[in-house]
Amino acid sequence: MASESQVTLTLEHIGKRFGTREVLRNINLTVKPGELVALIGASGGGKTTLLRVVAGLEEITSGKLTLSTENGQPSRTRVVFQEDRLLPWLNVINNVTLGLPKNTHPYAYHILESVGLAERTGDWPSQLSGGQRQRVSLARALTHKPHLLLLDEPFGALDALTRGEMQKLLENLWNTHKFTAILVTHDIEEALQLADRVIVLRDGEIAREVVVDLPRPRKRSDAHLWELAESLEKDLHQPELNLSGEVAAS
Ligand SMILES: Nc1ncnc2c1ncn2[C@@H]1O[C@H](COP(=O)(O)OP(=O)(O)OP(=O)(O)O)[C@@H](O)[C@H]1O
Repeated sequence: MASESQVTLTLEHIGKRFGTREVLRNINLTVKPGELVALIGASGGGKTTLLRVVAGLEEITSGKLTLSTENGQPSRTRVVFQEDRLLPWLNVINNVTLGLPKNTHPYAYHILESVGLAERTGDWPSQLSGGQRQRVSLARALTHKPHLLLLDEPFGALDALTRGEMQKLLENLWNTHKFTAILVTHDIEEALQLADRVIVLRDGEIAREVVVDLPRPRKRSDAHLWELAESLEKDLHQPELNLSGEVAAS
């Protein structure tokens, strides 16, 4: 079941300071309805801050942020974090439906089925594996029928095998529900597997945008994917340049 209406996110000249520290600078970005954009970049580059700004969890210092739905309805945004943030005293179904009216429960069961947890709805979070808990987090977000889903390294704490399974699951859910998404990740391969566009954030600025124009599901062995991965890898590990263009001494 797709969201009833899709959303466009527009960021214009967004700036964010924490005290005197400038963390985001002149961010200009439009995310189209149904687009999946990955944000990558070195640690401290501002990825989480940008996601929090979009989620409305941080105020911007300058610029303009617009979220507009096709039918003018208020947009719904949900965030999935690296840690699952489930309430340990609620079972799976109650975690997923927390704050939602009773009549949404059948939909919640449907979503839990689609993330492979139909048999685990009565379990406590402590009875689940890390991957299963992240499935619950995804289900909880999707039960709210978000127009915009923000994912902050959602699979970062999982082992490689589980991470691969979760990436496939996210892709399937995105295909089914057609939400717009921003995925923060440290994993270039993950970004290239899933995203329509990869944005490199460096020192609070957009350093590069790469359109990943490859059919899905993408093959890890695809030569073009490897080329993109190599070039993004170089981007991420590029030493800082000083103003004269020389490599700064470390
Ligand atoms: N609440 C805050 N107060 C002060 N500084 C902050 C705050 N939140 C983030 N910062 C600073 O903003 C900068 C960007 O942090 P952010 O978490 O957005 O980076 P990131 O790219 O997500 O990093 P990582 O990949 O390590 O998660 C860092 O220098 C960080 O110390």
